[in-house]
Amino acid sequence: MPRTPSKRANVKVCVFGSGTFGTALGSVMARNGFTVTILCRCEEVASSINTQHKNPSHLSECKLPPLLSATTCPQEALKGVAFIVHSVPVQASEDFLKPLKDLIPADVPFISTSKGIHSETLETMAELVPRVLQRPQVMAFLSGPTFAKELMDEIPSAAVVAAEDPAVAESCSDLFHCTVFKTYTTTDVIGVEVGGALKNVYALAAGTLEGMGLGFNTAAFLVTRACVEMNMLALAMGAQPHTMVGLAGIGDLMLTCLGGASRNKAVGARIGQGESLASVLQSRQQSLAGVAEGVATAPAALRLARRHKVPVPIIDAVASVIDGVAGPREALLSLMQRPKGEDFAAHVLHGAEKQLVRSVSPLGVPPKYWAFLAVGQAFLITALFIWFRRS
Ligand SMILES: NC(=O)C1=CN([C@@H]2O[C@H](COP(=O)(O)OP(=O)(O)OC[C@H]3O[C@@H](n4cnc5c(N)ncnc54)[C@H](O)[C@@H]3O)[C@@H](O)[C@H]2O)C=CC1
Ligand SMILES: O=C(CO)COP(=O)(O)O
Repeated sequence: MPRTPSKRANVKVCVFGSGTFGTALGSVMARNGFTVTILCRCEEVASSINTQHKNPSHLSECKLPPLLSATTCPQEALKGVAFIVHSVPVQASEDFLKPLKDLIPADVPFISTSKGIHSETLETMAELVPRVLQRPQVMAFLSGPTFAKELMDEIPSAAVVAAEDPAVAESCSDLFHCTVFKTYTTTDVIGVEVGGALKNVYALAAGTLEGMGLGFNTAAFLVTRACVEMNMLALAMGAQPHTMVGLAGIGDLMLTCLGGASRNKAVGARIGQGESLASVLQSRQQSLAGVAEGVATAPAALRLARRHKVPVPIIDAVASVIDGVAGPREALLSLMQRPKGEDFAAHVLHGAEKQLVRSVSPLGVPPKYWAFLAVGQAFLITALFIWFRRS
């Protein structure tokens, strides 16, 4: 049930992470009328948000809404909280959450917005959070094509909120949904998480190709094949067949590989120009340029794909560049030298469509034929009934 604006102000949301995405999502929710507190690590950032309505470290040019405040005190941030929005990089989430373990209520929806796979445990956030908290946690996952700065600037955007319980997805979606940000819901937690994590790996590849000076043909080639590869791995991991053709799959893949503001693509571009990964990461850390989740996710995704026996040549190529096993040119050559084959993209999508139909009809009959099916069944039952009465 949608809340009225005055009731919304009584709903307190705590945002974990005062980085780019935490600041943007906090602003979206505060503009929507919710009372939002960002839990910061740095006193100076919290003080600036509270007094100047600006985050000096991230999106510093943007004025923040009045209902958005900040604190460095976890007890204060989590007191009376109705929702938690987590915008801390996946690799840093365990260290971030451990000290908060006893302050996070198990029944308060924890909305993860982090996109990646843990480099050692190969966990997504749906697995990492309950492990770190040492108990089950009500969770939801926000993902889709949403550059933080564009959300901040109220550029019309859309995303998906996934939760196992549709009612949780709906109530979490309500925090963000407004005339400039459309949120859709789904129960496909795995699909939404895997899509968000893998697109970062492909964005690294897209940036690398751009940095090498290659053209739009190559970019379109990459995105199309990435789409097939991502779909196969997601399906093997248990995703629903239609998720990868939605906002959290193709949508985010297109934005991050083709759009100009991706951090992952920016890292890839510098590698493509010949800079070493270590030097790129060091300079980005110094300038607070933000995390590129694809760097840690690529080798983890490769291990997951091997576990599920899914061939992932693009992820393999990216991981080999990250691990220093190959240079960008060698990695590209290895992809181009793969044996030519059938364009199986169509088969994958066709397979997905069949599964989708099966998932809504146990007889495998598309919905448009359900009326014929019903009439046929009625006819059969009547005929059986007459035959039974006569014999
Ligand atoms: N920026 C964007 O446009 C989008 C980001 N995301 C996802 O949101 C998550 C957070 O991303 P951003 O806010 O952009 O990152 P960021 O680098 O701008 O901010 C990270 C935040 O995490 C906090 N943090 C806590 N412990 C940390 C540690 N050990 N190392 C690094 N940071 C630590 C930082 O203080 C900071 O507040 C990532 O998983 C990213 O993929 C998702 C969609 C869009
Ligand atoms: O996830 C994002 C947009 O949906 C942001 O991508 P980057 O982390 O590559 O900037």
